[in-house]
Amino acid sequence: MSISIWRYSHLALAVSSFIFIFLASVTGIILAFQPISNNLQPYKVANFEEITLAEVLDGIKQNYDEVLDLQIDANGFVLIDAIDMEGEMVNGYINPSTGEYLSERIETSKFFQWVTNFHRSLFLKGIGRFFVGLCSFLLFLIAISGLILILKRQRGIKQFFSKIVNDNFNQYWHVVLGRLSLIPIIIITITGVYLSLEKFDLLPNEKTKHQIDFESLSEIPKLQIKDFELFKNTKLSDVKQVEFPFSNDVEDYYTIKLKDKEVVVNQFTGKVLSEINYPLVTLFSSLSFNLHTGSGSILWSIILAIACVNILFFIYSGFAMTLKRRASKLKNKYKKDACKYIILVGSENGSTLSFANALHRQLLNIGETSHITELNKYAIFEKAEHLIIITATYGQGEAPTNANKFLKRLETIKQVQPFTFSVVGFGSLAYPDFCQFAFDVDKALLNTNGNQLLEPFTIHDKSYDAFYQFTKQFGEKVGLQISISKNKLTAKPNQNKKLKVVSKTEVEANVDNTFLLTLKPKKIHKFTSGDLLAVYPKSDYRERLYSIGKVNGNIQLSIKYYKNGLGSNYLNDFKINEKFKARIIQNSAFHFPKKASRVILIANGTGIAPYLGMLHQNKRTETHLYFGLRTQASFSMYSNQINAFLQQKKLTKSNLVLSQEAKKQYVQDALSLDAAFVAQTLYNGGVVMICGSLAMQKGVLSVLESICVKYNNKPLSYYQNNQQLKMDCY
Ligand SMILES: Cc1cc2nc3c(=O)[nH]c(=O)nc-3n(C[C@H](O)[C@H](O)[C@H](O)COP(=O)(O)O)c2cc1C
Repeated sequence: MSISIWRYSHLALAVSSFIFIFLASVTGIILAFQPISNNLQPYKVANFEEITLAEVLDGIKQNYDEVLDLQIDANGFVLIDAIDMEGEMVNGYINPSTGEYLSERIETSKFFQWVTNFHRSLFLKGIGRFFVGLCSFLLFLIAISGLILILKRQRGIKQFFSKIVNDNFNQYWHVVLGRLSLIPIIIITITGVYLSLEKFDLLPNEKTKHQIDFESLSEIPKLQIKDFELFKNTKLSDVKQVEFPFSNDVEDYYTIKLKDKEVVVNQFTGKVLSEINYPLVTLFSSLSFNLHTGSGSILWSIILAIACVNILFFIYSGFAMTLKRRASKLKNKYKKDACKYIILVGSENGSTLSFANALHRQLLNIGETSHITELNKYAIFEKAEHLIIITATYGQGEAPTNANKFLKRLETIKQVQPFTFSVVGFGSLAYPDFCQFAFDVDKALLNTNGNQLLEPFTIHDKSYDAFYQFTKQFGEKVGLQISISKNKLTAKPNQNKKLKVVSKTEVEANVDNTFLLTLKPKKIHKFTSGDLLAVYPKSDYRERLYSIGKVNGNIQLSIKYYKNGLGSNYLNDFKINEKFKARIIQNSAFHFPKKASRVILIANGTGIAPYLGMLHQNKRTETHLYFGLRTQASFSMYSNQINAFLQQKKLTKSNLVLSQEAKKQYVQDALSLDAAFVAQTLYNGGVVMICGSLAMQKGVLSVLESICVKYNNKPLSYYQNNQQLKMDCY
């Protein structure tokens, strides 16, 4: 079944029952405190687990004139119903070791009684009980459909508990808490249903009936109670209740209710007269009661209370997510066949949709004809001149649900007139397949009669700034002035890592206006070389990303200074020991390979930053560096670190390639010269990493493509699919 069906089922179940579930959860939280407060009473003795029934009954016999009944509750408190030596009726707690009377029985407070009644039946008697039982069952189904959604999201049971990327508060905590409270919720619901079925007599009801041979009853040999074999061998902790004989008649006996069976014992000889194991229904009933109410266990009561709080959060976050998904509705002024611009959207949770909608509205505002629809509704658009595809990526580089049929439809539906296409990918660098679906869409469109207007444009983490850049580029191509308002599209960044400036080189000291900045995270944060540091120069939506090199636990950045550059000015202005907040973004697609026969690192300019960290961390992998700079003087800032890596054998060979001096080469020229070596590296399972400018990336990729085809008879994409090519270019 597809994810959308499970999601609709999950939602439909939640919508149909949420009021009852809300009420049951609120009352459930309150009721969880009842066993806790009971359990905290001082009526349990220290040796409760060791003391035997024989010792207890002997003590009682000596302290009370007549005993009717003895019960051990879920907290391990011993309750007695007896007449004391002064002839007074007593009904309360005793110390089982001494028989001493401690206190009267705790009566459930009126408040707890009221809440319990409401929780069980909403004060609606039978019908209320029925609804509560039904909702318990619906909550069970919600938990199961939620479990399936998590399994689908995590791609199987093995990754069930693997890390979840936090790119949306409600979604993140809905999944994280869902995983943690799944088992308690399933237990609460199953036991709730069981208890309801029991109340409606829908379970087989087998009464325990002892068969006693009264003819053969005998009063001899008469033994003291403390010498009864069964009583000596039974621990008090295994007993639930003891019913005492009514009279001294041999036909009256002790009935001992243990946890798993009921035993009848001759009051004179201690002989076992009958023994019946409880049916499973009875065992489940008491288990269900204890598990559902938390009776007898403070820990379990707390878990139940937390699970109920989580249910309230699931109701809130589930509806918040649904409302967000529905908020960005697709509204069209013009029919699909009347428009010059067609915006096709792929979005799971609605954020991509709000960006696409903003562009759509802007096109309409400036008097253009624009039609917006889901990628799955791809059709013939008779007057379309420009298709703009704006799509998120899900799963492992896959399509969002409303775009999963697009590639198939594209194969069969041909536009009737020439058109251009521009693809915008929304994604997150925290996933290895960054914006992969957008790339797949672009590739598929290249095989149609459409012309690519712009290269695929990727946007990390819903960046308004990046989207603005796209609309500007697009506007220039089609001759329109597009200006997207940032209202509603911008969320304040979550700048949660405090960093302290440890060292900084001077911009003026470097011929390329580049400086090295070393930052110390305030707390220990998990990050590694290749991850990204997002800084927010104006504390607003504007984000600047820098590749991190991890050196001695610090973050080392290499930054090119631009006179009007927002990010570089912001970072350059910091003084040593100054602190600021920024965000570390995991970029697992660009981590140094854990296992590789050989690694080739290719960089130009500041693209060296992550490699300085990777080489620092490198233990024994054979690594070759191709580093492109303008002049020998540009290298002075890095020479100490690189020479040290060579000496420590962390770097096998360094190829410095200068574009303005000596042979005037670019890195791709050096790679062409070492073509056989590069081909052999890929052939043997080695990894090639590229970091730096997009122009350099383009040149390098084209050289690598020819090398792979010429030497290895394989396209570069083969190695890319094999995770042997890692790139982080800007
Ligand atoms: C379960 C899940 C899987 C994701 N997988 C990827 C992925 O493989 N590649 C990627 O670039 N982004 C991935 N993302 C990030 C989303 O594409 C990104 O958050 C996007 O902005 C969501 O857009 P939407 O709100 O329109 O659905 C994933 C997000 C989630 C929640």
